[in-house]
Amino acid sequence: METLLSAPPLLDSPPPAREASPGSRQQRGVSHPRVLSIAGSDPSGGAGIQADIKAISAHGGYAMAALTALTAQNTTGVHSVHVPPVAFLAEQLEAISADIDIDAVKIGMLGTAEVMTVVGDWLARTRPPVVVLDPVMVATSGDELMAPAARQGLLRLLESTHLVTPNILELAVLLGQPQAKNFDEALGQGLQLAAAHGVAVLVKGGHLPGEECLDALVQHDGTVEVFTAPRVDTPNTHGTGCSLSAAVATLQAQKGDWAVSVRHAKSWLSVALETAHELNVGEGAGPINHFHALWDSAAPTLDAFSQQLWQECEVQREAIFGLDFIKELAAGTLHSDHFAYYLAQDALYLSTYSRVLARASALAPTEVEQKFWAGGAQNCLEVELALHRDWLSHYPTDMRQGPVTKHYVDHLQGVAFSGSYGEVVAAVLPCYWLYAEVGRVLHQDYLSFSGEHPYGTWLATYADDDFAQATETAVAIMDAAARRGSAREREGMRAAFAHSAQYEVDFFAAPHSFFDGWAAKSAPIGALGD
Ligand SMILES: Nc1ncnc2c1ncn2[C@@H]1O[C@H](COP(=O)(O)OP(=O)(O)O)[C@@H](O)[C@H]1O
Ligand SMILES: Cc1ncc(COP(=O)(O)O)c(N)n1
Repeated sequence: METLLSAPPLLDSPPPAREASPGSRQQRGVSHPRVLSIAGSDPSGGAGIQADIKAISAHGGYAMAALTALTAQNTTGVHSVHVPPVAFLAEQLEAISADIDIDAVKIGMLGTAEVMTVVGDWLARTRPPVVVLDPVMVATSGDELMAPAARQGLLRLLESTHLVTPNILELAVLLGQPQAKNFDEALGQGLQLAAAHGVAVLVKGGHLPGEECLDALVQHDGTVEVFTAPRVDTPNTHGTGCSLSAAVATLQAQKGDWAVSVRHAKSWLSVALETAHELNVGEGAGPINHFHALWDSAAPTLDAFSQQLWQECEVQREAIFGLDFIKELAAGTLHSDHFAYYLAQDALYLSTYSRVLARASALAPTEVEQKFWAGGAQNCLEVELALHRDWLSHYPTDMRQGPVTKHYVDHLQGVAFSGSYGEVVAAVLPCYWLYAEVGRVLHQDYLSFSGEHPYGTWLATYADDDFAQATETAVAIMDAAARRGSAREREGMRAAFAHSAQYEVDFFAAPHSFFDGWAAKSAPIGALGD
């Protein structure tokens, strides 16, 4: 009999990564995907198919469930497990796929090798466009939910899986290695598993100690994306793994991007953990609050607030790309005086912007966010300003503060002085977000530019991955602040964001306005005023 930790054979050469079948719904994206959970039942409702159905529904999916096993369990432990005849599972699966187009499958507790064979055969025949496998082995309570001998069956199932979501114990068992002692070791194991089986791996670090709960999405080609969330101080973690994987499967069918799906699911899970105590279920590890967004209908869900603000600043985004400054910068025809003016104003702006980021750091509710903003403030001074000064040494120019710069920094400082944390975050965000968008587009244009470009080295640094990542974090922080805040605070955030977005347009327009003569025009400062 195999023990849990004996070594599985690694494949000699990695199989090709699995792709969704052509023209599949995964590629098109469906708003209400039909998601099938193949898992065990938890009658206390926190884990297994019950958790999956809630997680799928909470994300707008149509949930279906085929039962592999029935457990008698509650929040304190698993009392017994009953596995119905596998022929009956095969019938359930057949009944569903004969009638219904399945957009995604989430697989949870399978229990025995026979169950795995039935599921593997069915997957090989039906080839659903999204398959997420949560390799359930042990419940939160410590009770075993998989026969040790079934591990080989699990490895074979990886052949039909797009994403596998092991916790650190499950990852070690799948590889036949000792359990990782820290996140770096777990990441190394995730890379091995992904490469050996040509599958994407979501390494979950929830069981490792630390203030942060780290997860990493590891692709079979070695690409890694790390996701982090503050550890919620709660005993109510029953069903976190089930719920996360079911949410990711649903989101993947909607969005067609694993990293986006994991980010959304993790952010949803954090609030479900934070509000789990409101449910008051059981004496042990209670369930998470799957429907927190539905039940608190006044609060925006996930990224709804940032998406709304992004749409609301469409006029400003279009205006930026229509400006002579941006068009000429992209084409390489921008006059060096205009470029120098922009650099000088940006340098002046950044030194105040850094102070406002430091204010966000001072107001931040968690150490992680405090560090994030402090890092941004430092980066502004050390990296960005140094870069500007270096460029400015080649383009001497007037270093006096221009009118747009003055209005923009006055606005930021006003919010920093009297605004809430959410308002300060919303005020500083357009500088990240619109700059990242401009950078992305200009960098793309630059890559297709043939010949010598006078601003080539500047544009080459424009689309910086770290900056794009920081922008995503800043957006997520704003969404979290919006969810926590009152409707009144969200109005303040919306106004702060809108003013800054308009000043971004004016800022890019300022060099031409300056050289064309301010006096000849009506003052081109923010249409919204400040
Ligand atoms: N206390 C917590 N606070 C925030 N996130 C958590 C907490 N515990 C677990 N998570 C997250 O829940 C998910 C499940 O992780 P984990 O507990 O490692 O797996 P499993 O539930 O399968 O044992 C991961 O995204 C992990 O980061
Ligand atoms: C039927 C069933 N499936 C899975 C789990 C694991 O869930 P968790 O590890 O999150 O408690 C469980 N306890 N019961």
